[in-house]
Amino acid sequence: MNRDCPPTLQWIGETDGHLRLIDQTRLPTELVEIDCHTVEDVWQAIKRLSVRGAPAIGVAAAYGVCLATQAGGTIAEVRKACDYLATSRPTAVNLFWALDRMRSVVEQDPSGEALLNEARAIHEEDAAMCAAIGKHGADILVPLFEKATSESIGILTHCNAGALATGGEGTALSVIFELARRDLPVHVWVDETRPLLQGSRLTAWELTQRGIPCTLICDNMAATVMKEGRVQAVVTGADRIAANGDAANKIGTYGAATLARAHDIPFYIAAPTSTIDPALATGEEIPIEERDAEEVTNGFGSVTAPEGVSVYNPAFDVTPAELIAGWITEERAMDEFNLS
Ligand SMILES: CSC[C@H]1O[C@H](OP(=O)(O)O)[C@H](O)[C@@H]1O
Repeated sequence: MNRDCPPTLQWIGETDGHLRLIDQTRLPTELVEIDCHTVEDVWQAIKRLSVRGAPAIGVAAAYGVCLATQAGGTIAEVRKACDYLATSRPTAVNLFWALDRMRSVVEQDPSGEALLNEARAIHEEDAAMCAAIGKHGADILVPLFEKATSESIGILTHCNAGALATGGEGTALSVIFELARRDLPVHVWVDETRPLLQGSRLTAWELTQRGIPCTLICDNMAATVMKEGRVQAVVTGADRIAANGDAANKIGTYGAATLARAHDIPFYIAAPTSTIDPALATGEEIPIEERDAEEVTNGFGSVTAPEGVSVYNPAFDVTPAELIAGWITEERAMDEFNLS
């Protein structure tokens, strides 16, 4: 984000410190930071999406474990904090990956200092992964600019996979930011991403903060935008990638991938290796979070449906590997998914 924007999340102080994070439910109208002083505060912040995005959820949970060591927390209480934070949201594997790292530290050195060092390492590593993803992703998209027939290359994205979703500058948006740094004429088509509008509220905010050309569209406009030739690639984040490359991401991503295939547009997933879950053979096994009906009927205060209407609100969907042209991680970009 621009210079005067605070980091998505930051630990304030040392072992007696606390977690400070941007409350993403207040964006884009208000930039408000909240302080989490207890494990419960972090759990609530993850649950209500004050902090959200697979990597950011993992980093926040890691710092949340550090809060459990305060006030004389015993090893048992720290283990309990890990188990409790694991119940906040089910789909993003980064949450469980980060908590497993914290659990390993507890068994070796349950001191508050050791846990805070591990949480900080998780945070710093994620920032480095974001930067590497941006470079690998930009590298594979550069040919689009070399053969461009229009003045800019259109890239559609869904939900928010930017700095707000990570401990660094994002995954899908890190690719966009790197293209912009290389002075390549990129234009981003931003799916608003109902029902929680991470695209219109967060992605459009991040892009305009940086002065990157973008156009906000309703999710149901993506087909026409593609048909009109305005999109040359689709890049999204992911919340969990199974061993065969199937990727879970925000609800609507599977639709975007299907539309991309129908218009012969390459669809890419950008995610750190901490989002890969080798224990799951296919995307069929990825747990899909279902959220409250009110997010659909009264999202952000606007009543959008009659009282009592039945609602289905899956927060994620799974894009099968056969629809994915490439997977961009901090290690490399690959057009055939493999775990090695
Ligand atoms: C960089 S991962 C971002 C990923 O997380 C989002 O879900 P949510 O906003 O519910 O946390 C969405 O799936 C993004 O692609």
